Amino acid sequence: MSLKRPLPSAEVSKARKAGMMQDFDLFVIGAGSGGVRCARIAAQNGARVAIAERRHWGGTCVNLGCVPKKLMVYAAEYGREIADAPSYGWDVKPVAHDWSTLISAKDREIERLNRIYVSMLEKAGVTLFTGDASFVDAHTVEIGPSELAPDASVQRVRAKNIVIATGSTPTRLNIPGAEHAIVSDDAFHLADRPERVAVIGSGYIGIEFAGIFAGLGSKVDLVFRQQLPLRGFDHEMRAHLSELLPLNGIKAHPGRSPERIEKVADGYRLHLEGGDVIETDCVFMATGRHPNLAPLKLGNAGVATWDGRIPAKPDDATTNVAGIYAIGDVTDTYNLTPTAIAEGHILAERLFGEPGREWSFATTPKAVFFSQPLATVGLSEEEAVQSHDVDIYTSSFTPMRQTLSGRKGKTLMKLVVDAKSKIVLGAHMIGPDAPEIIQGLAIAITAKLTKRDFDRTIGLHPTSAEEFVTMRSLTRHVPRKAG
Ligand SMILES: Cc1cc2nc3c(=O)[nH]c(=O)nc-3n(C[C@H](O)[C@H](O)[C@H](O)COP(=O)(O)OP(=O)(O)OC[C@H]3O[C@@H](n4cnc5c(N)ncnc54)[C@H](O)[C@@H]3O)c2cc1C
Ligand SMILES: NC(=O)c1ccc[n+]([C@@H]2O[C@H](COP(=O)([O-])OP(=O)(O)OC[C@H]3O[C@@H](n4cnc5c(N)ncnc54)[C@H](O)[C@@H]3O)[C@@H](O)[C@H]2O)c1
Repeated sequence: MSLKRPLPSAEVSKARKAGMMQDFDLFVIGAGSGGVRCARIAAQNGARVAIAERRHWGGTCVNLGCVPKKLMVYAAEYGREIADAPSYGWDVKPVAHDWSTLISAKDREIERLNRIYVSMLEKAGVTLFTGDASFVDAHTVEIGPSELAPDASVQRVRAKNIVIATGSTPTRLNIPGAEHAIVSDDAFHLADRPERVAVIGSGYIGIEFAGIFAGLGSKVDLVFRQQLPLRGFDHEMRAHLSELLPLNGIKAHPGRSPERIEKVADGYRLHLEGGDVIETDCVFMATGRHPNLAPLKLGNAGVATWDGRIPAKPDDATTNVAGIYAIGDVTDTYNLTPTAIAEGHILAERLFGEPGREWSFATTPKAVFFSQPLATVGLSEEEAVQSHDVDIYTSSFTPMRQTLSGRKGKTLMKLVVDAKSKIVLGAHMIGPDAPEIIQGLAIAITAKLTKRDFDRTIGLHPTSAEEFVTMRSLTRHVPRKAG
């Protein structure tokens, strides 16, 4: 269906005056990365669109995720640069970090972004509802009071199409004393920086916040169940990251599980299974996220869930109920901002615009913004050998920036190549600027370029990135895994 009409804002305000504001072509629940994009593109294609948000316009990424996290990563980076500056001739007087300055500067920036999101939606002609949305039936949504609008009166709207874009929320471990722990939502608003932090979990959030707190001067313990951090990433990269943890002031406790948290006079004790105890000022649970489903009353609309999520495909978004769609973290598939945005965009164009835009989810690049960041695109070596004979090329070196300062921690780069076709299946890097470099390489991997294409590309000197086009010697050949 294609709805090509002028922007509906004038029409909407006329309808609102007449008290008949109840019908929309599209109603989006949740104004995060996916929901905002979906609503905006649908409205720009002439659909009558409304969106509900209960907590913060712009969603997790803007308010409690990517953006404030990256600002805090920058804050930690400045500390390291100041420490290294004397080796480049700077006479640096003793410096101290002021946590409250960082938090208020970050909050001002987030407020600015909130306003931009609201005005972007309004300019596109989207009707905004502030409150908690839930299903009355498959085409009716009720919006009631919420954290952001505690006094809002209950309203009902009808819509031909409804998109569930309600995101996810941190998962707390069910251990005694769990109420003493913080999760990532809290970490952005702590009154003071804890001197000692014990982080549980070595996924994205655990590693990123371990790097942030250590970089700002906290003593950090990192407790994780496996032998290596970052389950799911390339094994060689995980092993290298593991070596970088102590060099960045982080004490790793691999192969350990938390048992209970005890409050004591000067902080907390994190008891580990097997008997060890970590004394700390703050226990930070970075133990995954789960989709926001509970208040939606999905049963009223008959929407099926599976394992706590709505099983919808990224490039399709359909649920078991016609006219109801799900995008972003609520589907628990990629759980990244650019993929939520792509899912919202595809859906809006399919419903109201020109469908057919192609997006390559399989080559979604990923980055962990650690002190020495890790970034990756395509297949890990372990994934590739399931179906290919592979050639592995690696390069490990001290980045030039660290030569004068003597700062420890090598950069590691890796290409995973299909031995037969020479197509580069995966590119991985740990080291300064890895996310910026891998974003460029994601185009090459998406375009299925070959190792020959990499080899005939002339380097840009002196950079770390040029190593990706000068890896001439094969590190090893790995045959396809039998079976
Ligand atoms: C600490 C942290 C760091 C991250 N860093 C990165 C990063 O660097 N790069 C990256 O790509 N991704 C990152 N992510 C992941 C990224 O933030 C999410 O994948 C992305 O925000 C998902 O978008 P979404 O639209 O699905 O949901 P969200 O952005 O979570 O939006 C959902 C919105 O729905 C609202 N809502 C929920 N229920 C209702 C309801 N019943 N009624 C009305 N409104 C409702 C919520 O309040 C929320 O605003 C990070 C996440 C966290 C927690
Ligand atoms: N840079 C980025 O793109 C970025 C940054 C932050 C978050 N995110 C997104 O947010 C999602 C959530 O991040 P996350 O780090 O919380 O989740 P995650 O799934 O990446 O890591 C969860 C960690 O918690 C551990 N854990 C889970 N249950 C446990 C238990 N019972 N006991 C002990 N440990 C347990 C896991 O072993 C793992 O180490 C990520 O999957 C990612 O998609 C992305």
